[in-house]
Amino acid sequence: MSSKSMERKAGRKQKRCQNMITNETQIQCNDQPKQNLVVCNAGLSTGLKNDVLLLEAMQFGSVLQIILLPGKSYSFIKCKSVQDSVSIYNGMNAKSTLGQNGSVLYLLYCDDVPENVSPWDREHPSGLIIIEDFVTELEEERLLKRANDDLSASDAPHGSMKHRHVFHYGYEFKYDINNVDATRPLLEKPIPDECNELWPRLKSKMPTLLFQIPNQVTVNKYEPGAGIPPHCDTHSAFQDPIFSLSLNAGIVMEFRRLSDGSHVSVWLPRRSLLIMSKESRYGWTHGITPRKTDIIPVNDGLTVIERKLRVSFTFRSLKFNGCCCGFSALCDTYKKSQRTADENVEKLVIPSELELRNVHKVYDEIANHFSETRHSPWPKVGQFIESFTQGSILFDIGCGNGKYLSLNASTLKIGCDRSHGLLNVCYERGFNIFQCDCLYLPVRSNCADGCISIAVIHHLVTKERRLQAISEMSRILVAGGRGLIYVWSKNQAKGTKSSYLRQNKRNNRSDSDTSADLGELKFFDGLPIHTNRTQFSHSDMLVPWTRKDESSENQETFLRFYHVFEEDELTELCEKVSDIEVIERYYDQGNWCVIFQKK
Ligand SMILES: O=C(O)CCC(=O)C(=O)O
Ligand SMILES: [Fe+2]
Repeated sequence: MSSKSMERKAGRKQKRCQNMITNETQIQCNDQPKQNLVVCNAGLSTGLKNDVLLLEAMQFGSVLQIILLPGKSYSFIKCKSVQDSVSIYNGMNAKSTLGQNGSVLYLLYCDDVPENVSPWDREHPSGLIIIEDFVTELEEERLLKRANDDLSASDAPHGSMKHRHVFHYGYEFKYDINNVDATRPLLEKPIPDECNELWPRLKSKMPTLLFQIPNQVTVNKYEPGAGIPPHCDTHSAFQDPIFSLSLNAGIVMEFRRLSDGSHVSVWLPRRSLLIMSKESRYGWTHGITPRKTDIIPVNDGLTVIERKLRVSFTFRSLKFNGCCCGFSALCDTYKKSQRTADENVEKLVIPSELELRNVHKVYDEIANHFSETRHSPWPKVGQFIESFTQGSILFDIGCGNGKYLSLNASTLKIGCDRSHGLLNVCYERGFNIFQCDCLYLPVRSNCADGCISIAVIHHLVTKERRLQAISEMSRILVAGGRGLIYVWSKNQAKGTKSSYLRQNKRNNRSDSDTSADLGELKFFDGLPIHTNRTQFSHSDMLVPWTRKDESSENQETFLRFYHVFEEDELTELCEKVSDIEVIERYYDQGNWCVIFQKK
């Protein structure tokens, strides 16, 4: 090919690349000098490395940042000035041979560089902590020797997967059932003494972290190219937190949250300790993608590194009484409790999903605003709480912002709720609280003198689930113990109009529930949307909650699921629970209420 036709061919290629860059990044590039440069034919997908491009460009001018985008065959150079950019252009365009298989690079000028959209820039999952240089090189060497000796001495009793070898101390983790057999400790394979010094060290580095000294260790040895599929360590098997020590090499770990598809890449440096606590332990999966290289962040950009053999020590403590984390999407205990509740239920929607979306998520979102509108205890609920004698143990199941937890100071009151947001409000007020679902109370049977469930079970989607919530209240009560339940009544106009209806003043815009104007019924996912401050037209409805931003005109509407009760419905439900007896029933301000006693 003549040099002229080669030039023409290169020109066509450049043009195609220029169009692709503009299409994909909305960044205009051409040959008019500007502060930044785009390299048309070399990027992460062609194997270009951040540091290699940086070193080359720095020979000609000052560079602020190299931007390599995952999966792209082009890259950007952010220069210090137009002058730098011009001299880099002149030094590299059609000269530098960093292209694929040594081909020359083509550069263009551009105004902007892309926002770094890589998963590196995203916030780490909440509760995830990395302590760098957690062990010394000497300790690393001793741990590696110990792991190697034990791995090679074992005739792979714990199996080894493709390019990943595992060994367990303390208890065997069984991959077929994703659990440990807590009745069979590995007496002949105790936790290595080399690990003893880690825990006092962790305590002194992180005095506020709550943890138990691990009694189970899994050693994973990854050949370069090996990975571990995304998973969440079985909730009911292990406590929070879980630790992982990276030895011999660092690795990129991928964290994913199913609920919203979030994905975050986290670099675990060699000799660092990863702590997965709280949400990062329960609400995210973690995994290592099988591949031979990792893209990692350096100097505000990305680069590619070769993977090396990595050995990790994962430390965990066994858990015995099920899990009550509140992160239902990945929680085996929660799923088991749902299965029991739903066994015979025919349903159009998965109830737990509907509750997750239209109850739990909404309360988490509106927690602070909701709490501001819930100050004064209802007098009759107050009377019930005050009726207990000194030293009684009372549970408020679905305690919300805790407005009943400050009554009757002579009793012990414990609140629980599903909503993190509302529990935070309680926590700030100094109440005794824990997180759980009312379908599965992590509380011993026969231990409470009283319990209340105020405006809670009308958020459960099926009759069976409402029944199970009442059964759980009954289960934790001592014989003779009393329970009080409030649920919204379908009929809001019984006797005097409830305050809910009375608040229907069209001009009363300060109240958050007064959002919808009267109009024809709308539906969302097949469920009718209620018009606030009017009578309920259906038993199962979505009730809007409107949050108006004080500082702006923005208003956001959230839909909460409600099953509103007919007159005798709550009593009949309670009568299905064999060991309780309804001792009082009444209507109070738009609610049906029942007091029952355990036989
Ligand atoms: O290699 C690691 O750091 C993680 C291992 C892991 O997640 C596990 O064994 O459950
Ligand atoms: Fe894991």
